[in-house]
Amino acid sequence: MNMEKFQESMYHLIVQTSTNLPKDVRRAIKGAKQRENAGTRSAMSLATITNNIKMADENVSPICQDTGLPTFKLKVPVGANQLQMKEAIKAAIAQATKDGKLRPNSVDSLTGDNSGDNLGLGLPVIKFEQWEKDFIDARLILKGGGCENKNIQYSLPCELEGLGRAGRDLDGIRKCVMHSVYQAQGQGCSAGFIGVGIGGDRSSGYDLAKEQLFRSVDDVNPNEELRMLEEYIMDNANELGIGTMGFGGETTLLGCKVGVMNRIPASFFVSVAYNCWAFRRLGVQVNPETGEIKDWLYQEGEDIDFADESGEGAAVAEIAAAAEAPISQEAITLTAPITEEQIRQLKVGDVVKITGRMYTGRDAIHKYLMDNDAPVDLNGQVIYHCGPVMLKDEAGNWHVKAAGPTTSIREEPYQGDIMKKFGIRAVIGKGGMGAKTLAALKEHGGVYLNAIGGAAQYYAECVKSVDGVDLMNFGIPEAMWHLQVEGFTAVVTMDSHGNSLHEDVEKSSLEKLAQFKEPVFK
Ligand SMILES: O=C(O)C[C@H](O)C(=O)O
Ligand code: SF4
Repeated sequence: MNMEKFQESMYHLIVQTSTNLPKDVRRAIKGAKQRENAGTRSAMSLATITNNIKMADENVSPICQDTGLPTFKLKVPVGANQLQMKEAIKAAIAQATKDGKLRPNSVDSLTGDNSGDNLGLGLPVIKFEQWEKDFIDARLILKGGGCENKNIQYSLPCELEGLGRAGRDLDGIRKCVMHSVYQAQGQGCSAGFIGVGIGGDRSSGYDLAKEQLFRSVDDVNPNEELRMLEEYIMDNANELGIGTMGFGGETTLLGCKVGVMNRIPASFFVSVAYNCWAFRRLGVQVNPETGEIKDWLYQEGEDIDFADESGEGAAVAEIAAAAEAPISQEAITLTAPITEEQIRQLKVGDVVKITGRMYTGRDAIHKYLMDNDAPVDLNGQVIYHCGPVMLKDEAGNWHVKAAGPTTSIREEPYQGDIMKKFGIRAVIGKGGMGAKTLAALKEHGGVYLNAIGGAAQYYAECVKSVDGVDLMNFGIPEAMWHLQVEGFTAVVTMDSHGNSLHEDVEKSSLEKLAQFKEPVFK
């Protein structure tokens, strides 16, 4: 095989997967948008999401800044050289990283060092299978960390919150799958897609679940029982009312695919792989002689570019509508340093627009700030839970290529203490935070702002300049970037008066979950 061409083909596959959402996924998102009532927070989020998908197309830039853990699945004719293909894929990954199409995401688990090129022990994941056909089928999924953290595995029988006993039968499986959607809340950037694996052991069960994510969103399960289960879940999971980003709403789930394998008598696992709306998986058929792409997978049907429905103006107008404010009413502008009085005036549902300075800070920074001084004065400042994709130009200046929020709940052990210690007034992230942070917001006078997860192009455009960076030793995603932003829009979802939209949605969705307690499949 022409390995140079094959490498080029793999590079195309990587770039397209990161920047161009497949058509089957677009159709599902379009459907969700049509179901959502205008003026709701979910409709607003979906407008931002579709706008972001369009921007990623146009900019050929990552849909979401978390370009995930690249996982390749290849089916190859007998005799194709897998060792050479592996090397070509690695080279293509390194090149795509250098070009800003992938975030450097490969971190040494012991030292925390970022390899900078997405290579390293065990990464990328590449799985080969041989087959009798005369072409190569190469598929790639870029599954981000926030949704990966919401995967869940059940060992039957078990007791489930809201649903009671889940036994070793189809109805027990049904309960586990319903529960998996509930427990994810908005944190995996709902509305999501789930792959379910029934049976196997802990590792093959998860593999089977992830395998389901390679099925087309609109296929029909050939197994009648599983088809019924998939249909049931799609019909009922949306009743949970978690909605886009956990803001409440009509669509919580965009796809559900279930696979089954045998198990051993003592084990009965139900494994669920949760994927965010930014469901980045594509595939190509490659000619094994020339190494060239013959065809793209998942791309049947009409183009859906959302061009007719989203523009920046539309999304912002809908944000205002979502907050039940008259469209003409301006969102509240915040510029750091922010005073306690300004914060105390904000309440859940308010829309704010930030202009001026904000600092990124995520996992490594929060841990660091617990025991160290901050590299900058954070009094009255805004912290953005974000690990951006950054590129340096020839003059040595940094540019933001993608910059959406990360899941805030990981900072729950630190957030309140850090806000008080440094006088931070606002944190921006997604998915919400817990009781400890809520109490600290009240005591100290702070606010939690929810940005739209995955909308990395939309937010990158709000960043007007990168004015500096600290703690680069933590690597690009984890460093503290000094950003100058304009019109950065987010919704207050936790205020300084003890109110939390996340707490409310969690409570109401648990009540709704309990309505699915009675047996359905006998
Ligand atoms: O790492 C990130 O940037 C985000 C992550 O995928 C998340 O959803 O929290
Ligand atoms: S930020 Fe959201 S959209 Fe992006 S990878 Fe994480 S879960 Fe997916």
